[in-house]
Amino acid sequence: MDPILQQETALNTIAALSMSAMKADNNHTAINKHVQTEYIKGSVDATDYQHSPSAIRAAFCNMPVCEPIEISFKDVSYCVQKMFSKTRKEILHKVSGNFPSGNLIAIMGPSGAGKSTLLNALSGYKTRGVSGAIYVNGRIRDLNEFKKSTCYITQDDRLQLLLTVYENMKIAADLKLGNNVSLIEKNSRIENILTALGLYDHQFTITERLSGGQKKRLSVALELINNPTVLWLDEPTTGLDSYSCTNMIAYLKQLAQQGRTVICTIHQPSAKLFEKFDLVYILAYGKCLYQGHSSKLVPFLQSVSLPCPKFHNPADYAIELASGDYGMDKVKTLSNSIGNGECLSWYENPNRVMKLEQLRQKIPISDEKKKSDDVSEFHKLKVLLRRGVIKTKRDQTLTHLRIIVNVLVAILLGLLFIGSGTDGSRVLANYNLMFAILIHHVFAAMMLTILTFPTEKSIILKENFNRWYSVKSYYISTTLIDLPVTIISCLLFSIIIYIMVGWPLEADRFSVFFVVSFLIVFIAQSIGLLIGTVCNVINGTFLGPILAVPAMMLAGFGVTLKDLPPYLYWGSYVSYLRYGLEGYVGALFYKREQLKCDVMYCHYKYPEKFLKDISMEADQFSKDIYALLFAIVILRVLCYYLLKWRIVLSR
Ligand SMILES: Nc1ncnc2c1ncn2[C@@H]1O[C@H](COP(=O)(O)OP(=O)(O)OP(=O)(O)O)[C@@H](O)[C@H]1O
Repeated sequence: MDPILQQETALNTIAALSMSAMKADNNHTAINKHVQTEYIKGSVDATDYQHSPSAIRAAFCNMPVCEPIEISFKDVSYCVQKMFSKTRKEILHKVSGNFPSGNLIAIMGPSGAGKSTLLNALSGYKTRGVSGAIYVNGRIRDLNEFKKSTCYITQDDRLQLLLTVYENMKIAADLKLGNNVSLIEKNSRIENILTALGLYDHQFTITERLSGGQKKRLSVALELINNPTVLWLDEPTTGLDSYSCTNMIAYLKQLAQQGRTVICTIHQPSAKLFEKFDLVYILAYGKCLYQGHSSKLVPFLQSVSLPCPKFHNPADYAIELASGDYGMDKVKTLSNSIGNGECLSWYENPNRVMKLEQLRQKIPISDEKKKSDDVSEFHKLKVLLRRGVIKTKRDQTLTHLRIIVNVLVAILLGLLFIGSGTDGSRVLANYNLMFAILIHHVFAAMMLTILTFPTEKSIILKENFNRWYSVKSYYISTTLIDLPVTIISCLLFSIIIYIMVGWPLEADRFSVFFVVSFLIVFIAQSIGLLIGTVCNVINGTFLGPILAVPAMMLAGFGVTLKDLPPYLYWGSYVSYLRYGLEGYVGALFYKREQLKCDVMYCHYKYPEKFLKDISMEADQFSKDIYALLFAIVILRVLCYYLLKWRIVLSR
């Protein structure tokens, strides 16, 4: 027989044997056999083979036992304001339900059914527009308190891509656990979690280079570090192959079996995945169509005279019914039969589902509120600065490219204007150069921020919701962390251009030139941050340059200050570029001696005459610097409040 064919037959035999073993064995053994099969087939990375349920169990055995949290909700609705209309759209229609602790719960339904909306409403990720009652252990949810025990894992992986897996875990541990937990304990938790989730052998891999499934696992791993009791996961299996999906659900199941409440949205699970869920909550058109154990879905459908066809995946059939494939009347029948989530008869043990009063009695308030948030914001700031330093060192765009671009542009401009700094016939050319420098500083700094900040913003939304840090700590760290690179790139630019153009080698003049350049860069970054906070990348890329144009025109370039129409003169005081240009002119032309003139006539041989012609008071540079500093303070404070407002608005 052909050796390749022979090998394939052997592998198929092993696969077939393992598949039959899976049917016979219990769930855990089945998963292990399945993993073995995949491993033999070679479709799995050898290092991934180690995630067995026992590894998952071991990972959390040394963590404090979770306080069980049961979530119930009644008549929950979610409304949004329609765009360009005063009417509101109801997305969830008074749904009820009960999510007991120690269960792996799937919120299922066709696309647009409202799964993510329900997950967001129950987790507190969205609060505006949510109505109805949400209970935690029988008491009305106190969101701040509740968030201490929960974590939310978004559908898209919002990770720090420039950090290694271990660095990401260490930063998460330092932010969430602070100094209350020893380094040994933190490292032990990290090691256990990474081993359990099959990431141990990838711990020194840069996150950017991980596969989709590994990134998803890392998203989960980061949130497990402080041992949350409730996990909310928005589509944790989307984009994963069947092997990774099985693994992901197996991890989640193990986490649930240790007493956690694990709730995830899922599109259309395979029959094998579907049976792993302890509780299934099916939604369609914002209404509940089924709530109960996965094994009881078929009897439920039978009971409402909608029997699942033989050899049909019940999950698929339920989704087909929910999508309205068999008629909208069926959707209504299902929703009415389950009381829009009020009926608990299809739970595995309906009698064990506790009433709100029973829950309140079982879990007293004092026990419930024992998790305290005692990591100081100062400590978090230090950790964020550490993270910022690592990122800055590795960031090819914000650090390396920025410095290189500054050096190259300085050389290019220097070559264009070489030796013109002392030439009486090239004073106007010097003025143009100053303007070119300003434009370079503004666009380079502003556009980089506009293009990169929106991605960072989505990470902040997740990390801030999961209580990693406050907006204030993040904001201070991001402001401080950028300073060294800004100073280095600006200093290199200033030195190169100053020497090449041949401006007077006097410390005072160079210092003012550099300080003005630095302040302009800082202002441009702040404007970029402001635009990036409010807009997405497309709108920001459009708005940024457009908003810079009036500032240029009102700075006294093109139209000199004395030619500005009186009704627009106020604009020159608002334009930060005016202060920049005035600062440059002052630094480079104020009290200069007569310039050399190698041609017959040099109109601006005496720089004072030039200053008079452009109506600039060149002895004002201290005022210019104060004006620029004032603009920075205003913009930075505004940015901070806008960022806070944006976060509140997104909830
Ligand atoms: N802010 C909003 N404004 C208008 N409509 C919205 C808004 N948010 C959600 N919707 C609508 O609500 C419905 C439910 O959205 P949701 O994202 O919860 O669906 P889903 O079941 O998670 O879908 P998918 O599986 O495709 O992610 C969709 O029709 C969506 O268009």
